[in-house]
Amino acid sequence: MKIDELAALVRTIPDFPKPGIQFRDVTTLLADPHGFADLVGRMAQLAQPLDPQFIVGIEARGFILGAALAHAMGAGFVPVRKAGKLPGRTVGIDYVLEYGTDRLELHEGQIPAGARVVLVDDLIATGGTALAAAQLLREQGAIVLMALFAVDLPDLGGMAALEADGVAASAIIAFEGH
Ligand SMILES: O=P(O)(O)OC[C@H]1O[C@H](OP(=O)(O)OP(=O)(O)O)[C@H](O)[C@@H]1O
Ligand SMILES: Nc1ncnc2[nH]cnc12
Repeated sequence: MKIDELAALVRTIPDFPKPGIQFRDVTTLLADPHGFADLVGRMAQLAQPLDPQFIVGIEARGFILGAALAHAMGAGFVPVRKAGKLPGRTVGIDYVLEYGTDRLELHEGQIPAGARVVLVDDLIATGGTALAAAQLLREQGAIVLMALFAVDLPDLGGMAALEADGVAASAIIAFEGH
């Protein structure tokens, strides 16, 4: 599948969740079997040479792609969740959002020191979420080989912020504009 055809499977919903936001909805791509397979195949091509032990997916849509990628590659899958959702003992990190703060958590001990991980989410915008997740993984002693996204919104600078923080970042589809 050509990259333009893949990108066309992502639905854009104006003014969600608030006025002025063009919401890039990957559920339409996931519902297309060829598109889903093509996307995961492209992500696997980028991640496979890095030989990760774990794919770490960020709640919520990062779970879908992260789990599919981990399965395709024969790697383990580990979730990073919003605060209070994981049942076991957790380690976490607070991060700043546009309004207020939020917290991401990981099961304590699930990522051993020295583990080789690829971080996955459906989309990167400002990069705040991915930067926090990468920081949390590094605090556990993990080696964050790459942060990998289905969709990048380059105007919001998230990939550049990750690279500036020393995290290699890649995305399959880019949408200019917000
Ligand atoms: O680069 P950022 O500016 O941090 O934004 C990107 C994050 O926003 C979306 O998640 P959302 O907050 O909508 O949560 P959800 O996946 O649980 O719906 C997306 O799935 C990323 O996780
Ligand atoms: N424009 C957007 N579409 C989908 N998810 C997002 N997360 C942050 N910005 C987003």
